Amino acid sequence: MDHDNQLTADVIVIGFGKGGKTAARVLADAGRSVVLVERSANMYGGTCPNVGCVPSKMLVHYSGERRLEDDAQEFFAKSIAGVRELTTAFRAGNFAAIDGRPTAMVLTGTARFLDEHTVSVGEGDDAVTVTGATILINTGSEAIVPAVPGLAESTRLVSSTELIQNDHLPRRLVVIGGGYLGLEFASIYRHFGAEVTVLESAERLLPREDDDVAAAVTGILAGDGIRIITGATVLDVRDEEAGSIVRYEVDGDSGEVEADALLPATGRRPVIEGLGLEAAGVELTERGGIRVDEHLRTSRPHIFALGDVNGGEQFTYISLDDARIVLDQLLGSGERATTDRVAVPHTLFTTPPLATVGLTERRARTEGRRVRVARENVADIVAMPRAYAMEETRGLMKFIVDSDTDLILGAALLSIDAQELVNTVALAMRHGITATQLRDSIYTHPSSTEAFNEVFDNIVSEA
Ligand SMILES: Cc1cc2nc3c(=O)[nH]c(=O)nc-3n(C[C@H](O)[C@H](O)[C@H](O)COP(=O)(O)OP(=O)(O)OC[C@H]3O[C@@H](n4cnc5c(N)ncnc54)[C@H](O)[C@@H]3O)c2cc1C
Ligand SMILES: NC(=O)c1ccc[n+]([C@@H]2O[C@H](COP(=O)([O-])OP(=O)(O)OC[C@H]3O[C@@H](n4cnc5c(N)ncnc54)[C@H](O)[C@@H]3O)[C@@H](O)[C@H]2O)c1
Repeated sequence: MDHDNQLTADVIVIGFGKGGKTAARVLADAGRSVVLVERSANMYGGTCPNVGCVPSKMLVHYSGERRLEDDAQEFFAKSIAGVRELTTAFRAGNFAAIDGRPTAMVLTGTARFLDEHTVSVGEGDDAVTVTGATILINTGSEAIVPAVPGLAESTRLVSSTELIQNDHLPRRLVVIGGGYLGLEFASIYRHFGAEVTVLESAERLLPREDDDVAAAVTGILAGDGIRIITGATVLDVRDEEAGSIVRYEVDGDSGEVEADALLPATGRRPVIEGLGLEAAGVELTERGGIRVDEHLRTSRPHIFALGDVNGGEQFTYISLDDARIVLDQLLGSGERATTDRVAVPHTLFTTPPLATVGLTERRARTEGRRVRVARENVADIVAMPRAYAMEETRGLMKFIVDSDTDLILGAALLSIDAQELVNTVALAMRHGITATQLRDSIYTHPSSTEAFNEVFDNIVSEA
């Protein structure tokens, strides 16, 4: 690395996301010189530890601890302080994990391509130019604010980041969109004591899940006091002194709901603006992500795109797996590919969480498979006293099994500990462990996994 404002490196990483930082660390340990560029000192480590998974899941935890006698505002402010403390520590740890390595450095500033090997960081006299043989783009995604008249101008519009950094609990939260982010935030803020309304445009929540699973989640959220309005078209937002009035329509009937905070949760789009991708000749897909092949190489083979920015599934562990693929290209045999991915699990962190993997029953039947469906309500699973011991007996477990091969095709686990259970199911699916083998395994007691000893025998349909 040369001059203060002109650097060269083997690898430039743009964005401090999961994939980029993982790759940066391993490449530095392999002796490569690495410059990692991050635009904000508040984002060392990326979205997940600063404003995404970690703070939101810590709030799931805190909100579940609240007792009725706790003062809602005070309890919330203490929880936000706890989140701040953890994210500050994680941020420092993330910075040190890169900048503390002899051949790596973190450069703070916004990166922009000047050409296919050169990136400029920052503006004016302080701008630094970095030239690299290999470049990894890992700039993440940002929330979409839907084009609803009055929404973008509303003073009560909040991003998920602003919401979790503000230590004032909104009295009335309106969430537009009932997907991952919307339902998690609805559940968290309801448990903290806010009045929460979810306006979802689809005819029901979680349209991709089976009807019974979606109905169970909806029942739990509604039972917790969240107002869920599906099939809703949000018409406009009008700020008034006492609150923002959100007007919506369902089947031609209009309604209004008042908000102190308004959270759009209608999806996130790749962050590519201002990156100067044209200067590098990096192409986009029709949907606005960076176009990559199965090895995550862009239209410029020495430039890779990892994580949310490549338009794939937006989960931290996908960004991490992207890093494995890129590292395999740069240091390994080059065989690993996105097409290898099998049985990727997902967890929606409501209380209790919904974890899913593989096919739904509907999808399996649409594909013409002969399936055996096993399902049981958590409250009825005798083999799982942990649910009673932890006082969380809501939910159900459902498995879709291939009738011919006994292989597990999919699962939906709406249960305490589901975020852990699903990983065992996914592992079984990846390695051809049958439903019978999973049923007949020895599990610790009392644990949630013990439910597998029982649920597979609770067959509700077979054909
Ligand atoms: C509230 C919330 C909760 C979530 N919960 C979960 C969860 O529980 N589990 C899960 O798996 N996923 C969760 N996600 C999704 C997950 O956070 C993302 O999929 C993941 O963080 C994406 O990581 P990434 O590697 O793509 O980049 P990111 O972690 O988003 O990092 C990108 C970085 O690039 C920086 N950057 C952008 N442009 C530039 C530029 N031009 N120059 C320099 N730096 C730049 C940004 O500041 C940012 O730090 C959640 C997301 C949100 C918003
Ligand atoms: N636990 C997790 O892993 C986790 C948590 C939060 C976010 N995330 C990631 O972040 C991504 C973004 O989350 P998200 O919830 O914003 O997106 P999402 O795609 O998960 O859900 C968006 C929801 O908004 C609805 N919608 C779209 N436009 C609408 C409109 N105009 N009015 C009302 N409803 C509308 C959609 O039907 C959908 O249900 C997720 O897809 C996920 O990949 C993951």
